Amino acid sequence: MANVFLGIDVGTSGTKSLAIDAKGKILASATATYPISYPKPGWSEQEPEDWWQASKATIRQLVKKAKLKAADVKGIGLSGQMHGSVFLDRKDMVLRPALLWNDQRTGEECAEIESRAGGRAELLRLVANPALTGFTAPKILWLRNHEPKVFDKVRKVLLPKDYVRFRLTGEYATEVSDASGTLLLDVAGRQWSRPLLEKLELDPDLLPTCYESEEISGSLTVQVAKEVGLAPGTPVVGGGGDQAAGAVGNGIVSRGVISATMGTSGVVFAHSDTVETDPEGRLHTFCHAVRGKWHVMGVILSAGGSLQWYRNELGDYSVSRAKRKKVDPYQILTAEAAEAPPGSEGLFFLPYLTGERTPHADPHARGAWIGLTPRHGRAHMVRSLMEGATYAMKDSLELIKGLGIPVEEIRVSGGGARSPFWRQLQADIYGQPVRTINAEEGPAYGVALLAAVGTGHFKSVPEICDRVIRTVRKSSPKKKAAAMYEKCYPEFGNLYRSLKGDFATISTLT
Ligand SMILES: Nc1ncnc2c1ncn2[C@@H]1O[C@H](COP(=O)(O)OP(=O)(O)O)[C@@H](O)[C@H]1O
Ligand SMILES: O=C(CO)[C@@H](O)[C@H](O)COP(=O)(O)O
Repeated sequence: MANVFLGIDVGTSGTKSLAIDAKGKILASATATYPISYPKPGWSEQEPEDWWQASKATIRQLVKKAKLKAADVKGIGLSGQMHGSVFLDRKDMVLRPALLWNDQRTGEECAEIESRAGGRAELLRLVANPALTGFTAPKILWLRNHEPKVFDKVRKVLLPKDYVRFRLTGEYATEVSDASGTLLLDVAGRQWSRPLLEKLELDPDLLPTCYESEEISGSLTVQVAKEVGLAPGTPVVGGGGDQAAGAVGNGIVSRGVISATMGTSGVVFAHSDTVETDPEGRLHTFCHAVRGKWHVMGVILSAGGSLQWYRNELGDYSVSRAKRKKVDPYQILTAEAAEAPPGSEGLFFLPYLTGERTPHADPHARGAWIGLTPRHGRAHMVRSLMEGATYAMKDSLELIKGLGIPVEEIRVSGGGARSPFWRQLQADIYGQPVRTINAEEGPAYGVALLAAVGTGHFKSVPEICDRVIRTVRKSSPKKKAAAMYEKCYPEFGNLYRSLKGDFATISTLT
């Protein structure tokens, strides 16, 4: 009988699931997409039911594509977009659409949390992180402040992947890496922070049981097993928030190996053996999905998302060219970008289309091109946009180095790493070689590996990563381009500082 492990990643644009064998080989993968709604400026919501339907659909597809026998599947791991809030009533019904990680409505609640906690320093001491609009605790307070009748009915608050777990297993459970992003976890102690819950007057029973990422958190119910074609009782391990899970999938499980993921958001992620905090709270300090380990990360809200916006809103010409040539529009866009020189002849782009987390924690920040002249054309605009997104990633890399964490190897992943041009750009801007790895599936792959460990098929997460993950391609900085970027990078930071006040004013004008 074969040993197969499933990984399910409940992402923002869709759910990606895969099946691997005990050697880490991908047997099949499947995706199902769903919409996101923006009911008001700064709001961002999804329907938990969509995640559930997509998860079931992808499991069924895996069973079909890989011709899985129910008994072959030894474990399931769950990953997902972090920080989202699913509010359940006493009958386990979803009370309203979930508020997502990129929702910016909770500015006042962040201030309330800081004040109730006894100040920013005390909050950092309790939960290792400052209050940021995307995190879960401010969302719970927002519901209490703005929709009190709904809040009164809430009996459980679950994160996106943990809602899917609840539907799979009937258990209210989470794990330490995703729980870290709620702002309610004592990150150092790897348990819910009773003192903070008290200060916020939140009932601890609202929260699910918190496991280590590799621990078994429940098993498939008879009814669900029948619906998806798996065996009842199949274990479901804790899994991980998509960043920690993706880090496992990239083999970021020891000090010195860093990942830079250019997806819709951009994330720079470093493993740490101890709890390391940025005194100014610009980096997140969360539990890793590796037992007894932590991580720090910087999150750029619209990294690849900026290029996606360009493609959708300004890229008609390039999209039509792509159609004629029957290629991916991103290939045409990156080829256009390559026609402009490094530094885009003095044109800069600030990629803050949806505000920014690291390093500015500024929900009012906006996107901008600065430095336009008649010399600049389409190529400069798209190149400067990609440069801006990459400078923003470098901000996080510099903060990580500033904590004394060595950056010996950078592994790039996410949609942006599919492009050789963007990989080279990253190497030139970071001033260090970047590498890709053999497994491109990130979070879903990471949690399938966690399932293999949690069900006893491997001793530890580092052991399985060591067995199955290899670096495959390397891009090294080109001297001339890297020198140009070294000159441009400080100006990127100056531009935000000059415009910060104006962004705040602009946000009152819409
Ligand atoms: N071939 C490509 N070349 C350059 N950038 C790409 C390419 N494909 C995708 N991208 C970038 O990656 C982003 C999507 O990243 P991905 O990791 O696939 O999605 P998500 O983060 O939403 O799960 C796109 O918005 C785009 O910026
Ligand atoms: O907020 C964070 C991490 O802190 C984001 O990384 C979300 O978790 C993004 O989800 P996807 O865009 O990868 O679906």
